Amino acid sequence: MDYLPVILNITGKKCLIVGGGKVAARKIKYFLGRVEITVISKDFCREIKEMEGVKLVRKAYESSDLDGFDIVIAATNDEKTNRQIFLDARDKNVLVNNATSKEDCDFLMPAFFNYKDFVVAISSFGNSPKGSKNLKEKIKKYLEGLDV
Ligand SMILES: C[C@@]1(CC(=O)O)c2cc3[nH]c(cc4nc(cc5[nH]c(cc(n2)[C@H]1CCC(=O)O)[C@@](C)(CC(=O)O)[C@@H]5CCC(=O)O)C(CC(=O)O)=C4CCC(=O)O)c(CCC(=O)O)c3CC(=O)O
Ligand SMILES: NC(=O)C1=CN([C@@H]2O[C@H](COP(=O)(O)OP(=O)(O)OC[C@H]3O[C@@H](n4cnc5c(N)ncnc54)[C@H](O)[C@@H]3O)[C@@H](O)[C@H]2O)C=CC1
Repeated sequence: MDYLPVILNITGKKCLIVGGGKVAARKIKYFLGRVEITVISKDFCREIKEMEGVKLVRKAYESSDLDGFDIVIAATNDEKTNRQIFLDARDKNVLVNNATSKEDCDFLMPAFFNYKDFVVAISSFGNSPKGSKNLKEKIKKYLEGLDV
């Protein structure tokens, strides 16, 4: 894998999330209120059911579900389904992130937070997501302690 850190312009993009559990919920929140979001899943956790402005479609994933989308996040707990979503996305030129395989991603989600007019984003290039989260917390604390 070879990655370059960039900032993605999501304005006007149509975003599909497949999966309805807690990982899907976290990823949905990154897009919420900013772009059009559809979530396809066999079921949805309460947090997702309570979200406003998200279109929920209760079904098992199939390839044609990707038609018309620009970005897809594969966040089911079934690695085979997530792999299929990755392959379909490559086929249809849809940008893809697979939450269960760092190899199957056009882009990775960093651990990030906003600080003043900046965003601070940490990535391990997929090697240690938990490490990214921990480092984010440390940097956040450090910045909170700065008197600027
Ligand atoms: C490649 C990537 C793709 C992507 O998802 O974008 C990916 C992949 C995988 N994550 C896995 C596990 C966990 N991920 C987290 C947490 C986060 N994961 C995030 C990003 C990324 N995760 C991308 C690379 C980021 C980088 O470069 O560092 C964060 C930073 C951002 C976000 O997603 O929100 C978010 C912190 C949010 C915050 O800021 O708080 C936790 C901890 C937790 O949930 O608390 C665990 C449990 C780990 C444990 O317990 O040890 C597994 C194994 C799954 C399995 O075993 O089935 C895979 C699959 C694989 O490694 O191939
Ligand atoms: N990348 C990341 O940040 C992280 C990834 N993970 C991994 O992400 C996966 C998902 O985690 P959770 O949300 O906790 O799982 P979960 O079990 O809570 O939810 C999985 C969801 O996928 C849906 N689903 C399963 N097969 C489907 C199909 N064929 N079509 C449509 N929907 C389908 C289920 O109905 C359910 O809503 C796990 O495999 C976990 O290991 C876990 C932690 C962090």
